[in-house]
Amino acid sequence: MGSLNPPALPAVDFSEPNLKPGSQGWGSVKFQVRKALEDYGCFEATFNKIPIDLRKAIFKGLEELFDLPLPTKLRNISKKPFHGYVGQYPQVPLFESLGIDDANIPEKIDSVTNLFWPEGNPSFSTTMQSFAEQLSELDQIVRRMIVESLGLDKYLEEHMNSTNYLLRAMKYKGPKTTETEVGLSSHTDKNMVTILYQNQVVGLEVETKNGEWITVKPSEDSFIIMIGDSLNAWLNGRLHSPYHRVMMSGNEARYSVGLFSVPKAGYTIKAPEELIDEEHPLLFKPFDHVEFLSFYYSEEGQRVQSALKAYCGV
Ligand SMILES: O=C(O)CCC(=O)C(=O)O
Ligand SMILES: [Fe+2]
Repeated sequence: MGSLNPPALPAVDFSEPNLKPGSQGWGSVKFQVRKALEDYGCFEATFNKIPIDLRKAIFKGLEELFDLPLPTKLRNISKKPFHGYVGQYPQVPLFESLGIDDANIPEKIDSVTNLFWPEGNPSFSTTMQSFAEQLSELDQIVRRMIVESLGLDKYLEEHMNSTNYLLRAMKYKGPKTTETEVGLSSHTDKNMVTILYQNQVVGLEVETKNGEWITVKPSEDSFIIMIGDSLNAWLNGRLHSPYHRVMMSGNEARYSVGLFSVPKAGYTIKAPEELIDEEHPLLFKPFDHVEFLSFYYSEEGQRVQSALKAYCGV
């Protein structure tokens, strides 16, 4: 028998103006973050720092970006899989995506903008810069709360310095049929933490530990925060990294944009000894994220159920 209420993600409110480490509000939000990430690996964060004008500019920018001719979009090439232009895949024909590496560095956003619009597009560039800046603040708040709540304060600096930011824009065309179609296949993220923001078209689904799919319906003010495999491994499995997918129906396009904190090349992801004991034996051998990604995109990596377990599971 199904439950009466459709399952929903936990919601955590980050809009308190004085949300500072050590304050009472901080302690209570930290507790909710930890609980949500243990149980679901994901939650909806309310964070009212994105003014309406910025919100509108983001979606206008995403439309302009994906409306560019394909050869222009293909100028965005990255050495790392899934960081440049991705699209025109027969398995996921509705999906297209464009990434900007090191999105916390304004010049990087400028240089990718200039690739697409050689005559410049300052409105696009400044919109994406301020969006990345606001969201990287949220990423750092959440990661600090996680580190503190697991008693790993002595690793805080190392952990915060272990990542870069990838900003990635996604478009999913409406399938324009009565059927629901796969926009993006089920997967776990491979990075540390993902923050997603989307227009009003629903489509993201997150799987619970019981195998139920939650349809995510964020408000205009909310972001979806999700744990990736790298953080799951670093924390020796203490937090869950959920499977999720995008399912599309109807005519309207879904636009989303994600800020992904991604381990730097050369940084070894190795669980702190404080998280390993008899009750919690080591789950994953130390690994490098770039090498893990190469495995994930190999034939074997695509075939196995969990690339993380197959790659470095103990
Ligand atoms: O579009 C979305 O909301 C989800 C995208 C996603 O799962 C991903 O890029 O890894
Ligand atoms: Fe994802």
